[in-house]
Amino acid sequence: MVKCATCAVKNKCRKDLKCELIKPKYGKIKHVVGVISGKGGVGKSTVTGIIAVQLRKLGYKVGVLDGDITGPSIPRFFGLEKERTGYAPTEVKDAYKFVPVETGLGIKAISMNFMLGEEEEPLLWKGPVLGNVLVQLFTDTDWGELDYLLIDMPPGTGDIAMTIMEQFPVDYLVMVSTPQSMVSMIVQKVVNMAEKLEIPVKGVIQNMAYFQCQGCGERHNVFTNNSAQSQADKMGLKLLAELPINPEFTDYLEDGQAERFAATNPEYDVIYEAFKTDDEEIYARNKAVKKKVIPFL
Ligand SMILES: Nc1ncnc2c1ncn2[C@@H]1O[C@H](COP(=O)(O)OP(=O)(O)OP(=O)(O)O)[C@@H](O)[C@H]1O
Repeated sequence: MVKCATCAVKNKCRKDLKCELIKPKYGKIKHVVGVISGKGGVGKSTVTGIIAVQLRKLGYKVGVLDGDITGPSIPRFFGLEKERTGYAPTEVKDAYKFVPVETGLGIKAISMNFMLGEEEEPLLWKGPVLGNVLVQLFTDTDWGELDYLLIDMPPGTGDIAMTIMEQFPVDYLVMVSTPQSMVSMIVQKVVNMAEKLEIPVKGVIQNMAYFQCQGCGERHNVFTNNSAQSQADKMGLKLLAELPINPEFTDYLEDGQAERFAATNPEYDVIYEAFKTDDEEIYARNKAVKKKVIPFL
């Protein structure tokens, strides 16, 4: 179905152009999953990394596209901040493809920070340019064969999130939140946006939902005494997992060992369980909807 109602260029519609979602030029991707939050700092990039690790543990071939172009965190999660993207020739003269950086577990990652001289260098680009760059990172990377490509999306409902939701072949979104009604309200905006753009939402992961005391062993809520389940119910989303706030995680992250920590810490088995069964229902629905949009102009 052509999403003309929400198309950014509907007034300049060019009937001669075929409306369709973008595709990777090099390689095959079975499923594209967007990981998104409404608000910044709730742990979306961290959760993207943890999902990637758990999908890898399930035996899938996994890639991660760091879609948070101006605030990329994926290289740090995987301890790859010193790595740089390679370039390989293509069949077309003078055209090159990006070679993703591989993590310890063999996850293929691509991020704008792999292309900068220094990781602190800011990108002084505006929305449309950022959107084009993101499209190019997706289409021009040599992904090989992937079962899942996770996109770490920028927070909120701005330009880049719109570009991803309208033009990328996203199978479904995973919401990341913290159990606070202030955050849930903003996440709800993203849920409503997804609904308008006809993208299914698999459910919500409540990050930093509790703290497990190492002294008494008890689990304490961090933000609220309302359960993560009741917050998820309010948003009308399936609760996929609750994750603890864990200071040890930050230590591992700062040592470049977050991937290993996420792979070996039983706290993250809940994510493994949540992604164990494939989302046949969602994929079947997407096939039926046959999404199409105006290509990026
Ligand atoms: N469950 C957790 N336990 C401990 N620290 C965490 C947890 N989740 C996230 N953090 C830390 O919180 C900080 C913010 O996390 P992260 O970068 O994943 O957030 P984000 O939602 O992607 O932020 P933004 O969208 O604003 O870039 C990071 O330093 C991360 O290490």
